[in-house]
This record gives sequence, C-alpha cells and structure tokens, in this order.
Amino acid sequence: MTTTLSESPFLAACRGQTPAHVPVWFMRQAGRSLPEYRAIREGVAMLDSCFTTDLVVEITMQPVRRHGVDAAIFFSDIVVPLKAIGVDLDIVAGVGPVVAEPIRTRAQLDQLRDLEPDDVAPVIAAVAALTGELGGTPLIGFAGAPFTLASYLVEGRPSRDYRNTKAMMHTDPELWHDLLGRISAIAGQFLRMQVQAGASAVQLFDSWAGALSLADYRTFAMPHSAAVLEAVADLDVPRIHFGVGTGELLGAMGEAGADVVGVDWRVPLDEAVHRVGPGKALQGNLDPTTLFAPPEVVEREARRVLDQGRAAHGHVFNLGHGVMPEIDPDALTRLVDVVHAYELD
Ligand SMILES: Cc1c2[nH]c(c1CCC(=O)O)Cc1[nH]c(c(CCC(=O)O)c1C)Cc1[nH]c(c(CCC(=O)O)c1C)Cc1[nH]c(c(C)c1CCC(=O)O)C2
Repeated sequence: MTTTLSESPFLAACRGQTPAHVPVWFMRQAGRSLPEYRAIREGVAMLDSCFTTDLVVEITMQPVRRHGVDAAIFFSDIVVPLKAIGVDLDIVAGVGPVVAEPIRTRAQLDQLRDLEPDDVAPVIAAVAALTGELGGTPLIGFAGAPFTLASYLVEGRPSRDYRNTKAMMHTDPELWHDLLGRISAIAGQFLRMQVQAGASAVQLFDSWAGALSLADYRTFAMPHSAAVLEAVADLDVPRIHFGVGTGELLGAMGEAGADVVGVDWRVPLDEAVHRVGPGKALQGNLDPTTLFAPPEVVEREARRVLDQGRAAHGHVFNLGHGVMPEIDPDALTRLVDVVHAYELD
C-alpha cells in the first residue's frame, strides 16, 4: 500500500522513474458504470453535481475505494469552467454538452471572460478536501483543450465532422485564434487553481484533436494547447496530454509541453514511443471495448499492453478512451489486479 505521495507509483511513472508496480487509473472511472454513482446522482443534474462540493468529493472517491486505482481524477466535466463564467450551456444525458447560442461571431467572444476563483469556489473546495481524503493517492486535475472546447462552443453540441469549427478555422483564422486564445486562458487558469488547491498532476483532454491533419493541428490547435500546459509549467506537476485518434499527432502533442502523452488503442505503445520522442512517459492504451470480453481475453490484452509499455520511459496503464457506462465494474477491478500483479523486472 502506498502511504505517501512521494511513494506514488503513478507519479514515479509520469516522471520516467521505475515504480514499485505499473500504476493504473481509468479515464471516466467515476460515472455511470458504478451503481453507487447512479444512486447518488439520482435526481441531480450533471452540472449541478459538478458544483456541489460534497458530491464531487464522494463521486471522485467511489472508484478509488472500489477498484484500488493508483490515481483519482476529480469529478467534473470539461465544460465546467465555461459554465462558471456564464456561458449558457447544459450537459444533456446521452448527448453531451449543448450550448444555447453557438459562438460564430466576434461579438460573441465577449462572453468568454477570464475565470476568477469565486466562479469555481465549490469546485476548488472539493479539490482541496480530496487531497486530504486521498492521502497517498494522487489527485489528477484536468481541463479540456482549446480545440475540443471550441468544437462544443462553435458547433453547439457534439459533432461528427466539426464542419462549423473547421469552417471558422479556415475562413477567419484571426477570429479562430482569438477564440482559442480566450479558451486557453480560461483552461490555464482553471488548471492552476486545481494544482494550487492540491492536485498532483494535470491532464489536458484534447479528445477530438484527432479530427485534424497534422498541419492543421500544428497551426490551429497546438499553440493554444501549449499555452495551457505552459500555464502550469512552474508548478512542478506532471502534465498528461490526451486525445483520441491522434496517431499522426503524437509527436506534436508531446512537443506541446507534455510530460506524459496519452495514446488510444490504435497505436501500440512500443510504436508510440518512437512517435512521441525521447524523455516522455506514455499513458494507455487498452481498447475499452475489450472489457466486454471474458476475463481471460481482458488479461491477455492487458498483458500485451504492459509488455509493449516496457519500451516507454514510464508507463501509466489506462484505457485508450473512457470507461463506457455499460462496462461491468467488476471487470475493471479485475483489470487493476492484473496490472498490479505484472512483474516489471
Ligand atoms: C469530451 C469530454 C466531455 N467531458 C470530458 C471529456 C474528455 C474526456 C473524453 O474524451 O471522454 C471529461 C470528463 N467528463 C467527466 C469526467 C469525470 C472524471 C472521470 O474521468 O472519471 C471527465 C474527465 C464526467 C462526465 N461527463 C459526462 C458524464 C455523464 C453524465 C451523467 O452521468 O449524467 C460524466 C460522468 C457527460 C459528458 N461530457 C462530455 C461528453 C461527451 C459527455 C457524455 C454524454 C453522455 O453520454 O451522457 C464532454
């Protein structure tokens, strides 16, 4: 059992050191796969729960208690800081973030003001309470990356092809860069507040960056993500940078200022090492749908990921994307045990 943060296998792996065992946590580990989550959320709207300190603390702790994961991720959503500054948006069950008035014009940028501590006081109070409650288990803070947040603000809802987002990017690059500049300031401020309240690491979620070509990523998204990561560079916490379908972008995502690059299941970790470049740890990358297969298949696939992860300069085991609501939580607990039993020497 880890007793202090300094012995954390998660933090060691993020820093490229050899941990006592391969650390594991799951994106979306808090959420609908857990019956205790569904019970506590009954009758409470998603965004209301994100601004209720006690609920954030309890929901964050649920997967830590149940699965024995090596890190907690604070329960929130990437749109929380936008809601906090007054953007009219909601998270609709089964759909995702929906913005009442999608941002398409310069006049609409005015609503994207800086984030002040008072805007997110109950959220930051939860982060502070959690770092006490978690003891030696690190808390990961997070924010949405500018491109992914812009995709929700411009489309107004989840999108398949990001047509309005990309149209703005190519048609009015000046407006685009001003929009992403504002979002990156907000995301950077939010991450700083979380680390100053006690978060031990941060993850920047650029979930939908894989929709961009490498050239467009470098021109239109990467400088703004780099600014967010730079906003916490002096705070000495590992910075994880994750997206889906980012095989072509892995090198650039590392260059943006990450210590750890998240990899989805499409690129094996021993290949991702070459794409990401030296001196960076990797996080990933079991295909989440593997968890619908029998335990022996999950174990075989997990061991393949672990074997391939040995090539990395530090490996944090995770899924290639988030836990799906229908996944059996017992399969996740068994997976944690498989990872922890894996011999590193
Ligand atoms: C793209 C994105 C969003 N939100 C997030 C991302 C990036 C991660 C990723 O790529 O999956 C990040 C996020 N959202 C949530 C967390 C909680 C912490 C954790 O990972 O355990 C985190 C890290 C809770 C949530 N965020 C959301 C839920 C489900 C809402 C509920 O339980 O009522 C949870 C637990 C809602 C949400 N919020 C978003 C979507 C697409 C959805 C799903 C809509 C649905 O299927 O109902 C936007």
